[in-house]
Amino acid sequence: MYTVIKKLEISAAHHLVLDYESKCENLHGHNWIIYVTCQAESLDANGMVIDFKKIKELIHGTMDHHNLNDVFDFNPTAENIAKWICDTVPNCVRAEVRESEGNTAVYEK
Ligand SMILES: Nc1nc2c(c(=O)[nH]1)N=C([C@H](O)[C@H](O)COP(=O)(O)OP(=O)(O)OP(=O)(O)O)CN2
Ligand SMILES: [Zn+2]
Repeated sequence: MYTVIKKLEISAAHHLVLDYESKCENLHGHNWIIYVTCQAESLDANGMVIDFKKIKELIHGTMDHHNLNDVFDFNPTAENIAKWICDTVPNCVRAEVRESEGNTAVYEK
């Protein structure tokens, strides 16, 4: 099995829609650190699981310097973003989304 891991650094804003009172309901930003893991049993014609540039294009291109509430049709929690990444990037098996040093969500297929 081949594995590639891409690290992305993204600046983006969001607010959360919650059923309890929280400061996170107010628009605020994070410098998100995201690790995307892709796997394949065999490599493509270019000798890759997936081009690192393609991963960046799909995730960074969609999220960086955006208000995530405008970009996504779901509540942009770290968990939901991790799931979206796994569903969006070909061969993705794991996405780790870090809002800050202490707050990380992981989705694994
Ligand atoms: N399970 C989740 N919990 C929370 C999420 C999330 O995506 N998944 N997101 C948030 C907010 O985005 C919020 O911005 C996090 O705020 P932050 O101040 O960084 O976190 P803490 O309140 O834990 O404060 P620290 O001082 O950093 O511990 C909230 N929860
Ligand atoms: Zn936040």
